[in-house]
Amino acid sequence: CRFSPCVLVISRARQNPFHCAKANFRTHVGRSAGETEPLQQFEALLNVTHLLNDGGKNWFHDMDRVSASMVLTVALGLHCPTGEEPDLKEVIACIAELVSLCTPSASIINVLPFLDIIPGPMPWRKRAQAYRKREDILYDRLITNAVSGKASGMHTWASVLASEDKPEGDQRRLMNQLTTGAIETTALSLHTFVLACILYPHWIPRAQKEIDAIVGQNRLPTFKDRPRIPYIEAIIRETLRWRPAARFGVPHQSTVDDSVEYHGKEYFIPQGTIIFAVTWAIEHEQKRFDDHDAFRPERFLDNNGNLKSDYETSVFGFGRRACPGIPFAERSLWINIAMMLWTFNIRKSDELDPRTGLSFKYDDSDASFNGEFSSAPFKFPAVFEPRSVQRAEVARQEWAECEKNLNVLLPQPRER
Ligand code: HEM
Repeated sequence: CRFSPCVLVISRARQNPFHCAKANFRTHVGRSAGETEPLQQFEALLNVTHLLNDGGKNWFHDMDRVSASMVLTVALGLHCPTGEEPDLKEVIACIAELVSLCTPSASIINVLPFLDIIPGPMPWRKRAQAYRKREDILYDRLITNAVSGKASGMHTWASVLASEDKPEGDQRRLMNQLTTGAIETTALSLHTFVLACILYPHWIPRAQKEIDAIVGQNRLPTFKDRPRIPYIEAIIRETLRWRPAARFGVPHQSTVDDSVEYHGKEYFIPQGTIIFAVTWAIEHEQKRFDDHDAFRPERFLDNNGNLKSDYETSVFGFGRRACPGIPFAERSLWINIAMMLWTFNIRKSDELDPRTGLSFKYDDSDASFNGEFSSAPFKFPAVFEPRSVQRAEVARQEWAECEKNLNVLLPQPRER
């Protein structure tokens, strides 16, 4: 993306300079996803502790923190225990600017990309260039810290890529694209999950019963429980389907002339066509999803409570550009959802809406989601009430134990 987000779309069809580095990253994330489980578990437990400490008053921020810290720790050795860390704030600010830049209505250039032939300091060009500069400065510093061990001395994705003898620019852009793609999508999926708990609570008792049957009351869920609780997989699928993170999908461009057949008619797609596979339409097709607008995890389970195997999701994109972070993303959602449902009853808050002075009105219509590019619920209040005093105590004790071993998970910065 040299000048505007739309150029990003067009340049994708050309020889992709990052393709090689990305292919390696895909292999690496796929192979090493299991290795990140202890860190993801640790972050999810810290999230539960934060929620216990204030009953969920800052829950929206807590989901942002846990999503960002999981990714930044594994990618760059940057653990963010409070969510107030200056580097984290800059990462989040850059993501917000990128999302805003990519929004179709952000600039005329996003709708009429050919206008980019106009030379000179056009407003869209200046904004995109300023964004690129800010981002490069940030990621240069974070990657240098990760590779030199000035951040946590753990084995990070950044250090793996740096050892692969790829041009530095590729590595920097890849880490940047990766963290940007990972943080926003994970956080908004957790926000969406909480909205579903509040608006469609009928499935929660069954989910909690299935978790309790495997986990019991004396410990929190761990990844070892994952194969035995298919209901949580169904919740993840439904969260991503119900309100997909990228509701229009991410545009692709055809590299050759092609034709497709649809409903008995043949359609010609010339080379260079920008194609949106609209995730929302695919995941809300009435023929496939009965009562498609309701949140019903059980739609993904068969009569024996096992996960159906005939579902192909579109929420992570398609083809060779499909999301390479699926194994990591699913683990992040799994452990956070499992731990929250084990510990809390999540319910509506009686807080007044500061905009109206009336009780907060919960809503899952388009008006409650922001963004045309990503689809994130606007902030709303929620109460996280421990299911019992004993469960709260178990969570606190587990965190106290976990904190003692912090140095194993996050080794101190190496001496230089
Ligand atoms: C719920 C979580 C996530 C969702 C819904 C999601 C969704 C997507 C989608 C729709 C795309 C575009 C695919 C396409 O162009 O067809 C994408 C791309 C990408 N995602 Fe994810 N993602 C998630 C989490 C992650 C995580 C955790 C990582 C990294 C660990 C990640 C890294 C990336 C990268 C690097 C790309 C660009 C791939 C390319 O252009 O070749 N994502 N993701």
